[in-house]
Parts: sequence; C-alpha cells; structure tokens
Amino acid sequence: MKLGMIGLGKMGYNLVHNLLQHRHEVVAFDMNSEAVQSAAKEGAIPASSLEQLVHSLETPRIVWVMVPAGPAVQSVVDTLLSLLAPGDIVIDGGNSHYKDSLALAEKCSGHDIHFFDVGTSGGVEGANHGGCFMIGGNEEVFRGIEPIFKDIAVDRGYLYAGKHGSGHFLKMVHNGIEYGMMQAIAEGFELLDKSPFDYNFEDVARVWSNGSVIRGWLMELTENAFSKDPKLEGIRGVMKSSGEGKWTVETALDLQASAPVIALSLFMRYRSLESDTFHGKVVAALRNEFGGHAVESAK
Ligand SMILES: O=C(O)[C@H](O)[C@@H](O)[C@H](O)[C@H](O)COP(=O)(O)O
Repeated sequence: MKLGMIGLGKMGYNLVHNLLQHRHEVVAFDMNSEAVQSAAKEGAIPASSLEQLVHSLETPRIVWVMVPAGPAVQSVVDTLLSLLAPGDIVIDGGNSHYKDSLALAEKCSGHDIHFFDVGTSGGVEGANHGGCFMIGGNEEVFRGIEPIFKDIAVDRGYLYAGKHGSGHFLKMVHNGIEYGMMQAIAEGFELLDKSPFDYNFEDVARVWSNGSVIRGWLMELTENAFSKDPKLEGIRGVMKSSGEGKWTVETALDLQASAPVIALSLFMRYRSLESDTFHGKVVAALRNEFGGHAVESAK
C-alpha cells in the first residue's frame, strides 16, 4: 500500500524502514530535512512539506503521524485537516493520551476523515523488525488498512482493540504494567546486591531468562545491560518517565481501580530524581524530636 509518514525520529524512521522492507510505498516528511534525505536513500519518496506529502498520495490517502504526543500531534493533525479530503485516513502512532485521541477522532470525523489511535510498542527494534500495535477506530475502515499492520507487526503482534481511544488506552495500561515489571526486576537485583552472596548478575538474568516463570524480554534486556556493565557502575539510578505511567495511575484513580504496584513504581521514579528529599528531612527531624535519634548534618 502507499502511505505518508510524518515524523522521522527513532520510531518513525524505523517504521519507514520496516514498511519499505515489506514493499509498501512511503512518502516521508520531517522538519529535519537530513532525516528525509536518509529515508529517501532507503527508498522512501521524500516530501519537503506536509502539502507535498499529501499531494503525493492517492485517495483515500493514509497518513501515519509519528511525532511527540501532545501539542505536536494536535498541530500536525490540524494542518492535515486543511489538506486532506473526506474518506482519508489519519493514524496517530505515538504515545498520545487516549482522551486527546478521542478529541482528535471527533475533530476528524467532523471532516469525514477516519482517525486511528495506535499504541506502538517494542521500541526501536520493534519498529524496525516487527513491533506490537494496539489499534482503535472504525473497524470496517481498519480492515482496509490491516495489511499494513500485518506486515510491520511481529507475528500476531497487532490487535484491532475497538472504538476510538481504545488503542491508546491499551498502550497506556501496557506502559503501567511495564513500570511495575521493571521495578520488580530492579528490586530483586537490589536484594541480590545487598545479600551476603556473590552473584554474577548477568548469569542470574540469563538463568531467569531460560525456562523460569519470570523469563521475558525485560529479563533478556537485564542480561544485556549486566553484560556491558556487571554492577551498572557507569550510570546513575535516575529513572525518568514520559507520562504514561502517570496517566495510568490517574486513570486508575478516576475509575477507582486499585493499582498499587504501578502507583508505587511511578513514585519510585519520582523519588529517583532527587538526591535528598524534604519528606526524609521531616521524618529524620521527628525521630530526633521524639526519641533523640541522631540526624545527619546537611553539610
Ligand atoms: O512499549 C514501548 O515500546 C515503550 O513502552 C515505549 O513506548 C515507552 O514510551 C518508552 O520506552 C519510555 O517510557 P517511559 O519514559 O515512560 O519509561
């Protein structure tokens, strides 16, 4: 099939590569003209503007937007709405909030344009060689573009999840689970690190990757990481986050769903951003007040 790709960052660029490998025709655009030139060298049709991208496609046009979630997606879709025609298709493959996707779907439907919210997982490797796609939107229209997902997903790695918003909602919950699983793995290794035993962490991650209940891709990545730096001495334990863990916890609160592991994983990430905490000072001061327990000087 022929489609346009807007946004040639790590994910967009590798999706273009994947699509080209499967003999789809891709018209590629990015604000960064060097990325467009690189995609063209791989076989994509370069576009120097959104207008040119839209005019290089045949109706019904399929345009995949792979730009950072939030204002960037909103602004690209707003521009597309002035260029596309009824019946055309817009796919947001980024990590957008499902409520933003619901609003965009409504806006698009006002122009008779079909919108799909697609949660994309598997990182750069997945985008390049076969990822996981969670798709929300109109089912009948989806069946028309299904061959694209069949080709670029790993085996059985795509799902028509349901109506608008369901794709990005599913990806949000996926990321919440990702936070909890990574935190649990990390806590296990911290226990091993503090234990009286002298474990080789790469070996431990390898044995746990083979046949154990907790095997999986995250454990394989743990083995990779320890193979490069056996005690991870070269990096600091600062755990940043992009927002989906927070959205998962906010949504759990809204729905009164109990998600304590995901919530604590998120708080651990925030905690990791601070070298000292005010709450720690307060507890230390109180212990000192009521029990005369020693405090450590800030200097
Ligand atoms: O499924 C995936 O491929 C990942 O979940 C990915 O989409 C995620 O957004 C980033 O890896 C960072 O997420 P955090 O910055 O929130 O850890």
